[in-house]
Amino acid sequence: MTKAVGTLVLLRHGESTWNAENLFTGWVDVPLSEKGQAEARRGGELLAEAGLLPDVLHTSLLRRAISTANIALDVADRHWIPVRRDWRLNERHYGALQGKNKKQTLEAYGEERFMLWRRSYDTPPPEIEPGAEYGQDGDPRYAELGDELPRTECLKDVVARLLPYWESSIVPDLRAGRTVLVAAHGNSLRALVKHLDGVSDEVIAKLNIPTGIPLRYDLDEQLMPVVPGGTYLDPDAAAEAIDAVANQGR
Ligand SMILES: O=C(O)[C@@H](CO)OP(=O)(O)O
Repeated sequence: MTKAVGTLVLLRHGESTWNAENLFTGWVDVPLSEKGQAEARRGGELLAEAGLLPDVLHTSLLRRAISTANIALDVADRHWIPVRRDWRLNERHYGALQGKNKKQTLEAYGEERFMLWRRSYDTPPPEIEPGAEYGQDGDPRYAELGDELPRTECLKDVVARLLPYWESSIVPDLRAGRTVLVAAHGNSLRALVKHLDGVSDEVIAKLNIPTGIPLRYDLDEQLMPVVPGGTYLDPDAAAEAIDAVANQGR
């Protein structure tokens, strides 16, 4: 018989100001919009209503994920739990597209190239130039990365840089029976879901994660999801929000 380990809860940050402006964001450290803050509060309410109270938090190094977790945990009265943060949970680096408008990019390059850059598994956008306005050169939080600082990433690159953190830091918390909240981003969470559910390279292109709605995964002893795809704490809101993400740029 398989024995359940701790519970994993994935939370994509609430709407950011750049989500609202329809700009490619990636590693640019933009804040939550007011709507995003409200989504984070709702996320916290959903956690509390479900009695799904995190014991530990893992976040990226970006304030939209950090603020979302802080707000949600405050609402759920779990603001005091231990926290670890790591660049490996960051959003996919969007290369030279960072700061560009999605609609204008779609119009300039066409549907096929736009979707290849947004959702193909292994085609990264063009690299960002050294010293570019929306690059991360010289950002102290990435100092230890040195030459490893990404200049662009495809989802395959995100899977490769995320899995070492999953194995070394998140899995031990799950094996200890903890309820683990991972507050991160659309594409870093798509990378994690791909790994957990064994989603193919083709199918992951069509999988989108909504902002601010906790996604619960109960895992068995082999860390396989008991319910494939997990369970959104508000499935109706999730379905609507997933369509909105898929249609960005239009
Ligand atoms: O801009 C980004 O960083 C991401 C997430 O907001 O966008 P997309 O959904 O187009 O990958």
